[in-house]
Amino acid sequence: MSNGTESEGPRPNPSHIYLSTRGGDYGLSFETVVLKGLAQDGGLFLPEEIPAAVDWQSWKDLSYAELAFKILSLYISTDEIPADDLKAIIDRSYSTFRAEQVTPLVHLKDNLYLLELFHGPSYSFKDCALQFLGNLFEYFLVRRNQGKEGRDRHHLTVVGATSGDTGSAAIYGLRGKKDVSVFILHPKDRISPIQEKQMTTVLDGNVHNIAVTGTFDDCQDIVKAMFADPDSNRALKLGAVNSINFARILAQIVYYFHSYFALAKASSSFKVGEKLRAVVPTGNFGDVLAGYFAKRMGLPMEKLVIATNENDILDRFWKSGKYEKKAAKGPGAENGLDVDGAKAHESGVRETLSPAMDILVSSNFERLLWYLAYEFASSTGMDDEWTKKQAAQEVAVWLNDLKKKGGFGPVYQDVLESARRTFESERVTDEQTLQTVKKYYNEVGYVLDPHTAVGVTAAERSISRTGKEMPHISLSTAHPAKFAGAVTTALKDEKDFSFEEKVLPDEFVELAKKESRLSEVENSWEKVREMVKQQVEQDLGR
Ligand SMILES: Cc1ncc(COP(=O)(O)O)c(C=O)c1O
Ligand SMILES: N[C@@H](CCOP(=O)(O)O)C(=O)O
Repeated sequence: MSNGTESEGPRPNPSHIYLSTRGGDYGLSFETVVLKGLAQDGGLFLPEEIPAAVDWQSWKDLSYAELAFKILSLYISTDEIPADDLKAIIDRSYSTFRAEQVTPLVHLKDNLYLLELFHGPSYSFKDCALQFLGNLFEYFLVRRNQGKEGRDRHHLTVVGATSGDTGSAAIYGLRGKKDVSVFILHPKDRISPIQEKQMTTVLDGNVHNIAVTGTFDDCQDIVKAMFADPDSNRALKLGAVNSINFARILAQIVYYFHSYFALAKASSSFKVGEKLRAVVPTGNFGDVLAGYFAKRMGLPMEKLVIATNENDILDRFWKSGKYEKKAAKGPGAENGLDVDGAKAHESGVRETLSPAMDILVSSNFERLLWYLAYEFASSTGMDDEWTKKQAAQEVAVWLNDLKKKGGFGPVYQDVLESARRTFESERVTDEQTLQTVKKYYNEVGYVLDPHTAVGVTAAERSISRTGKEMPHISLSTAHPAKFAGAVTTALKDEKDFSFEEKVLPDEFVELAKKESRLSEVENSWEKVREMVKQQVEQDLGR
């Protein structure tokens, strides 16, 4: 393949080089992929081949950082990052976590376990990847800028969209870093008060928060429009912190392996080599996609269960094979309410009690579509080069239909069946979320955050299908203190419950007293671009 190929000479390891899902790039280096974030053709980057974790069973006693090194080394050539440097980046990234195990596994009941991913600086699962990505950016920039001064230095302009959690994790990963300006767009008044405080009280000169009058999808569209604009890219050297950046997915693969081994240690009935199910509260499809990579690498996962809230585009895909932004309208729709009475934004996004998952279009789904299209095309028996091009063409058509017609599908039956072989999906309402928070508080004394409760509800349904013998690991994606409103609504009638005493970390109490800085802008990518350009000029002059 020639298009955009960087390498010359003998073909490198195909797991160390990257392509775009829409066919515009092949053979890119890991550094290019990390610094560019999104491909020029609008596609997402993927390794040309998913590596097999051949000796994964021998990793069972490794620490989190050692395991991360084993896994990341399979995707990054030592020509790009020498082993000692990669180890140092990893050690730095996980030394900021409050838990010794980094992502501890907690037994909830029977064969149901919770993977706590919220022990990093910003109290959500995003820290597991964004501490690493922040250090990775720094590593590449120091190397690129050696001996350079002033405007000759590569100054990275990170522009990210958040529904509340990516923003604070990215800011904590990048605050004060040299040669980086960070702009985080969030939907105005649609994130929790703590999430807003976490982001806006970071007053480092290189950090800029922008509230957009719109939804998370609008923020994500603005980010993608800026990446697609060659002038912005050239002038600003844009960088991505959202899970469109493949480094995010890569770092998230690690905890699937880590929790698998933790389960083998915690449960006398589960042995390394046996199968389990992972259940993942899902919005942008990044976290569950990391699970898909772990499975493809060889980790024995029987199924991955996607848990959506009432923003259920993914659940509808798994049920019907159609990927459509708008669900069928119901009787309440004309009053500003949606089919079953929930509040719907005019764009079709519902406001739910798990707001970080109030996402209509899941960007990483495109990556799975590429694999599904690749598998379908490979049944023709043609060579790998043709098959990859065919997959990219199919993805481009689907994504074009999504943009122009608001959806695509039904996809071919073989494609849907292939998706169903690996994944199951569940849709969880707000009412069910509240019931689950209440139930686990009463039965086992554990306070779930609403996103985690969406996952646990889906896990219970999955267990009712598989039977209790199948171990389930349900991912806990945020600390409950980030979502005081939902947790308090669920537990307000419980006699011994006090949010302040049982949930709230001291750190969050302090946040409320701190000074904030925030700009506002209307939903227009050109306006955001102008704001970013002006601010970067100021950052560069500092
Ligand atoms: C707390 C929480 N849970 C779940 C999700 C969904 O994860 P993903 O977007 O990777 O599907 C998000 C955000 O995306 C989140 O912030
Ligand atoms: N829930 C996320 C939305 C952005 O997702 P990302 O994983 O693509 O960064 C958030 O909290 O911001």
